[in-house]
Amino acid sequence: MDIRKVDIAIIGAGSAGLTAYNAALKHSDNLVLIEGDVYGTTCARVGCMPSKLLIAAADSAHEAARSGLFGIQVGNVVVDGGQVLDRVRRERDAFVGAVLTAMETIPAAHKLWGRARFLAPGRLAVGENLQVEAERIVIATGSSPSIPDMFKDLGDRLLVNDSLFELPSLPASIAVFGAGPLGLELGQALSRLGVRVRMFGRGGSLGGIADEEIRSYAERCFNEEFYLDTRSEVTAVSLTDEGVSVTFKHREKGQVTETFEYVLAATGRSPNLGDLHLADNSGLTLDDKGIPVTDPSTLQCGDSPVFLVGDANSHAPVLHEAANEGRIAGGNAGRYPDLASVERQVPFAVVFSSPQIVTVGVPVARLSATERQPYVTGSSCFENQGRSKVIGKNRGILKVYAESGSGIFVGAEMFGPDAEHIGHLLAWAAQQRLTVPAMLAMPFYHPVVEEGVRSALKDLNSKLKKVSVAVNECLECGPGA
Ligand SMILES: Cc1cc2nc3c(=O)[nH]c(=O)nc-3n(C[C@H](O)[C@H](O)[C@H](O)COP(=O)(O)OP(=O)(O)OC[C@H]3O[C@@H](n4cnc5c(N)ncnc54)[C@H](O)[C@@H]3O)c2cc1C
Ligand SMILES: NC(=O)c1ccc[n+]([C@@H]2O[C@H](COP(=O)([O-])OP(=O)(O)OC[C@H]3O[C@@H](n4cnc5c(N)ncnc54)[C@H](O)[C@@H]3O)[C@@H](O)[C@H]2O)c1
Repeated sequence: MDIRKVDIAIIGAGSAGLTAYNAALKHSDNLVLIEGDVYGTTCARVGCMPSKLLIAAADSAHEAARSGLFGIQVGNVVVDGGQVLDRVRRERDAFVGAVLTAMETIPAAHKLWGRARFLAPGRLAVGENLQVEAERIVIATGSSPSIPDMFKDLGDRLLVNDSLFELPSLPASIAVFGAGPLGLELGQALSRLGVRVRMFGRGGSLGGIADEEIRSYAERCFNEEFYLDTRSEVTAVSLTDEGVSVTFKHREKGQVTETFEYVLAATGRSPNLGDLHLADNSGLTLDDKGIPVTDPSTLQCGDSPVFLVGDANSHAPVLHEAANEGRIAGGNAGRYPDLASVERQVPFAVVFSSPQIVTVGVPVARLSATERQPYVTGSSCFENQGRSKVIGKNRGILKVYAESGSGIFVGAEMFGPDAEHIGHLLAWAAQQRLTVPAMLAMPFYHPVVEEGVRSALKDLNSKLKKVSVAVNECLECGPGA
């Protein structure tokens, strides 16, 4: 058994591990980046990028199909499923290729290939023939799909995000389980590409939307395109000669059994910590889910020289947070025991459904009535919003939140047009701790969707000042603002 002694070992060469490596490299040249599978990152290979490529194709089909709204007839829209997936893979491979090229710039001495596990605090096995003794360790092992037991006999009729993009062509039908970001994005895209989709959710949750009014509005909108039940009752799922039969309580028809070519499990992801032998060998304190207790401002696990980042800690399983956490932890692993405590960015998530869903900052709608007292809510609806009507995307609701005394803007939830861009403006304003009057003093061009943000902020401002303003009849603004 070979033994390698290093200052820092980083487990996992995904987005979080790579930024941790770059940050740690500023402090030590005696470090290793350990990867147990293929290089390329989840984001580029099977996550953010291929999913957005599929959505881009779906949006294109949808725009062509709805062009009649503008008096433009394009005839029958034909989707070539093989070509759609070919483009997804081709472009995806280019993104992966860029990561692989970046990997080549990392010296061979810094790269180890093999699955890592703890043998003792500060000691790792990598594969079967190597031990690494590391003064400090960053765990950046990502997450994997959680598959409910009821799908265990479905064989290759069960898809997850990893396998979906490898299909030779689009399926005729698919039952999507889970109405989180993943299920919504992929399910709606498949539906817009002509696949018969039924989506089965659980417990009323939908794309992480906390506000009940926005959630039920969104559920109604999605149901205009495909069957979605966020409180589904599925009683049986079984493999048949034709595919997979699903027995469920249909909202209108009662109990029905339908057959689908595939099932897509979009039922959440679990941290990849199971292989690491944390409970027995790491000496770390674990929470009730087996995840090391971690300080979000330093990413340190307890008072140990171990740091936990990215999807592996479940804190904020999105790309920019994985990269942020890698940076914080890599730097701290480098300067241990002198840790830097970093104020985290404002929470921010986008679901690339259509309309998109955005959540920013304090999840006020998730708070209890008592906890909610210090906050004030303003809202606007996009159905009569000028620019949204012009482009035929006048669906959606925005809610904005502020602290009642200070008037500081603390967050928002939106289901509506251009939400990915509006979400950024709102996230930046929340992180800057701008007050609502300061936000209203910013320029708003006309006619733009952002005028809908101004309407919500005006509503919020009037509630902060406890005066009533007819925000939708604002005569100072342009028509439809
Ligand atoms: C379908 C889908 C769409 C998504 N879309 C978006 C999006 O639009 N926007 C967004 O912000 N986020 C999105 N995400 C989430 C985003 O992809 C993740 O938050 C991010 O990729 C996590 O990065 P990571 O470094 O933590 O994990 P990963 O990139 O998964 O890296 C973990 C690495 O650790 C390795 N590893 C695991 N265990 C071991 C071990 N024992 N030894 C050695 N190596 C090990 C793995 O092989 C892997 O390479 C999406 C996710 C999915 C699944
Ligand atoms: N745009 C984005 O940022 C984006 C897009 C896709 C995925 N992601 C990330 O990928 C990860 C996985 O996404 P996700 O949507 O799978 O996770 P999720 O945990 O957000 O949602 C999973 C949903 O599945 C439901 N569910 C669980 N078991 C079920 C069952 N048996 N039947 C029906 N529903 C069931 C849950 O109640 C939940 O609503 C998340 O961390 C997410 O942040 C992000």
